[in-house]
Amino acid sequence: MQNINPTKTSSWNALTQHKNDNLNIAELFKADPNRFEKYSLQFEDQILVDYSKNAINEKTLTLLRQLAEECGLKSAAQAMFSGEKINRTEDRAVLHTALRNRSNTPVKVDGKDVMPEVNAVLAKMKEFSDRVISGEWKGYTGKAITDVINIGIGGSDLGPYMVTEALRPYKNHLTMHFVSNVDGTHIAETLKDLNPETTLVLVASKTFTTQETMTNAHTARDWLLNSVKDESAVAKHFVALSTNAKEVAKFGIDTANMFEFWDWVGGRYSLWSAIGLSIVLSIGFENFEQLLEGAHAMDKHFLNTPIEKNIPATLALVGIWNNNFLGAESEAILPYDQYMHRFAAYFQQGNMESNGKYVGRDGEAVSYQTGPIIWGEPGTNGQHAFYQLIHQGTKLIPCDFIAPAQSHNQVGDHHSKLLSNFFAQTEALAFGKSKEVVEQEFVQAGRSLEEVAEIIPFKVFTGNKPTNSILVQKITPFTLGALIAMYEHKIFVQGVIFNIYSFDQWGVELGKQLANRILPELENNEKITSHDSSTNGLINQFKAWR
Ligand SMILES: O=P(O)(O)OC[C@H]1O[C@@H](O)[C@H](O)[C@@H](O)[C@@H]1O
Repeated sequence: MQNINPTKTSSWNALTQHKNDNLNIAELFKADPNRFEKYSLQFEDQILVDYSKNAINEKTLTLLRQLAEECGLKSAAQAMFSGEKINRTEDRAVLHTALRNRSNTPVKVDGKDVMPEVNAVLAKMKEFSDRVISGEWKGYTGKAITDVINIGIGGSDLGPYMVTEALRPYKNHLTMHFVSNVDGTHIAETLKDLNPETTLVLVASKTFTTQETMTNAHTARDWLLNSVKDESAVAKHFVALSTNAKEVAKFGIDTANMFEFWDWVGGRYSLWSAIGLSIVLSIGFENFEQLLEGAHAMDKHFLNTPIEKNIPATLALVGIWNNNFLGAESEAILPYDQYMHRFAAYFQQGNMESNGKYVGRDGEAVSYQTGPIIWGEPGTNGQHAFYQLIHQGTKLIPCDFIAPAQSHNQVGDHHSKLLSNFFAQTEALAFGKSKEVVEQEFVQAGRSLEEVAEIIPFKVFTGNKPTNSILVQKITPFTLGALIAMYEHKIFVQGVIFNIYSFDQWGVELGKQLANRILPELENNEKITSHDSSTNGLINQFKAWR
């Protein structure tokens, strides 16, 4: 990938000037009755992306598209899809798109087509999951599996957990559990109510060396062996999802029970790989295939659609406008769908681990903002908690509102109520409430303006808060796959423009290194003096209190 400092492009300069036009969303709507038609896009008649409630006009979009071109977006996308080693600092290709390449066209890494291996692992996942779901796969004492625990963390947890929750309406009789935290409480609480004879454990770890995952996996193994007291039981109750066959064998899992993936799959992009086995076990292989189909359809859209109609690219560019020119520091993802309650957490890793970088592709510190802080919760809960600050705080927080038109649970008028909130919030954020309207409301309520003068300022909403509305016909495996891929590509586009390496994560290493140094210091009762005074003080107090 090229090394292009975005701030040195003519479009960046022009955008900096253009910022002084101080666009106002309400005024933009007043001036153009066709704004919605102009600034909304549809995907396969199933997803509507309305980005009209942003402070943008034709000039903004033209300049942003020019920026993408000047930063080499097209060739960067080609490079990723064709298996070039765009993850330079780890010398790896980035091919989560090959995992869902339903067209099965060859994708080469170092001259070798990866598709036969991808298809072979998918076939193995199908065969295994069919046997577990049907009850043909028996545990050590001959009983069918009732519960599945996925032990993993980060990308080996967040994706599978988010998707199995989002697709709960499609799930079968197996009960899924996800254990990630090394805090013993997580595994202890999970194992408490489970029967080892009917439990299957998936140890999900790309590297198979992650401290949290290996610790939890050993605890689960001890739990099984305490109950059945025969090492050979492990083969019936443990499988591994990993790239590291050597470590899997060392742990004692037969490599026949290993579902493989490859170093060109980033952890936070791995739910499409063997890491998705918990998804397959939860909703069946055909539904998992639909998830892959949806993502593949979005991949094709991203790769082949001109930038003017390209959904991930458009979301990325509008995001850059808010982040780099209007000064927003964070972005909220707000699903109006209870099943999608982990969607924001999933893209917190997806985005922040990808684009939370301060070194550019030239090895120098950048002089501009890179990835935003991502946060969010399901919508109406958020309304009664943190929306106050979005509406009336001093920070600019662009929000993505996501909602399905059809609910999986048609309970009374719940869905109309939910969606009325979804529509109302973006309207309120964009248009606000002026002083005049506040006064009018008081007058209509029979109050005199003198009497209420003091409280009027507190009731004014300035509006002009940017939002995207993403309306999905229904959350199905296909549309969910497309939505996830849409955000993945948005992150990719932003990383290209930020001129950073989006697919490494060196920033997580230092903490791990120091924890490994501290761990042996906690194993005795000696006073610690090897750190700064704060760290020494904390460790010593911990030792005194434990
Ligand atoms: O799958 P593994 O190797 O256990 O890694 C889990 C997570 O480990 C973290 O350290 C990485 O930052 C994540 O990207 C990764 O997903």
